[in-house]
Amino acid sequence: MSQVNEHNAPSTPGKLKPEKSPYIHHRLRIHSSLSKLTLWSSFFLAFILFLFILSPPSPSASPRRALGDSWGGSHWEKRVAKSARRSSSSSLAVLVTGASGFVGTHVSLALKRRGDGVLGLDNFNRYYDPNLKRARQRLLDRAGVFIVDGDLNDAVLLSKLFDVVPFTHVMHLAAQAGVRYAMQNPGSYVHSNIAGFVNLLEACKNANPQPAVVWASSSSVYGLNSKVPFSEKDRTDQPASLYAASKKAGEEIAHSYNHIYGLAITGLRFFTVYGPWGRPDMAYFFFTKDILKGKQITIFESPDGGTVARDFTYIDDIVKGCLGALDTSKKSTGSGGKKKGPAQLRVFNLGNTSPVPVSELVAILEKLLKVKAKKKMLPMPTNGDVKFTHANISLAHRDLGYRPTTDLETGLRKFVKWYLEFYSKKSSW
Ligand SMILES: O=C(O)[C@H]1O[C@H](OP(=O)(O)OP(=O)(O)OC[C@H]2O[C@@H](n3ccc(=O)[nH]c3=O)[C@H](O)[C@@H]2O)[C@H](O)[C@@H](O)[C@H]1O
Repeated sequence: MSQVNEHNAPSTPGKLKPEKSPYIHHRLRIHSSLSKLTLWSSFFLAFILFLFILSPPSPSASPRRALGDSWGGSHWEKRVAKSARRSSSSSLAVLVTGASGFVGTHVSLALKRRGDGVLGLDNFNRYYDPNLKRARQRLLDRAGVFIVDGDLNDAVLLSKLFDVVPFTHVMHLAAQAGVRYAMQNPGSYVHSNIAGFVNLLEACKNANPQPAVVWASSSSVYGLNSKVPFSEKDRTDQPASLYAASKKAGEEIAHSYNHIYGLAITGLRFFTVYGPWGRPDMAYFFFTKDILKGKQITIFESPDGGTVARDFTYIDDIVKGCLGALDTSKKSTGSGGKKKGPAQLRVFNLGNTSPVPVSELVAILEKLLKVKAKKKMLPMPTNGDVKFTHANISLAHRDLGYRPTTDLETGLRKFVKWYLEFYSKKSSW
């Protein structure tokens, strides 16, 4: 009986073909399978490439990273370390998340100006014009602040940053902002304001030394609270939007990281911040744009016909509040993920204490722009907006030395001046 070894074993019993060399036969089969595999792989790769080219950009994707931008390497580490280098041992070394954002840019510049080391982190997402973010990045670059292009949810990147720099503080300003947009893209609020925040706090609690954390909460946490002015002691369990709910969740998450790991954390409830280099999704910004274009603007009225008002707060006042919070932060008490004792946990209102009706905001813009607005009054939609905000700032005044000094007209004048320069043809940005 002929012996059947593993090379000439038939795939179907009884169909042995001993006349061909089994070795050659096997090689031919492998060769043909490989050719087929290569052909199908090429088709598959071409198909993926085709889909990639056709797919619309994700609102949260960075345009540069999509082209293969990466971090790491000795040159990159040197840039990171240089940017975060402080001028003296008493200065701070601060990681500013959301550094190419509106508040992030101003806070980074102010810290750098006084000699603190500053490293920025930003994912340059497309929620609003990325060109404005890149222009802010150039401004910071000239001041010696490097912004790492990366996402809060990238745990490996965050851990690397803490390896390269022993940050004393984290100023966490990266967030999915906007009250009304939350109905269009709820997932982005969960991604940035909840998952991203947890990921950042994980990196902070693992760091050795642990930094003190100051982060941006929001006036929107007061939600349907009707007691005015809003005090930190008032209820914040009735958010009117997912944005507000995500910021309130952040405050609770902060509590748990403080409690478990000894992280010193300060939340700042910002009240409708405005000013030069501002956010194009905010009303004062797009009203300016539309008034200049002769386009109609919509002014919301409360459903009962009353005015809708905001405690508009000028960016320079907010920056002073942020620096005050950083400077009065105590050290975190834990290290390497272990709590050693109770740590500081604070929440402050940063507002202007002077609510202004939206119709008055428009009147000031008309005066400054010297253009009459085409106005349409509409009842305020029930998609997250609240009727009124008004901050009680006595706690921030007492503990941070916070005292806002800019009234709406003065602040808007500075904004309009910047806007006209920035968007003029002569602008070098
Ligand atoms: O304090 C905050 O924590 C939040 O402030 C900001 O939210 P808001 O106070 O809602 O600012 P913003 O949209 O500029 O609307 C201003 C006013 O214009 C009214 N408004 C708006 C749009 C419109 O078309 N018409 C109109 O009347 C509107 O009804 C409102 O009365 C930030 O965007 C948010 O990210 C968060 O930081």
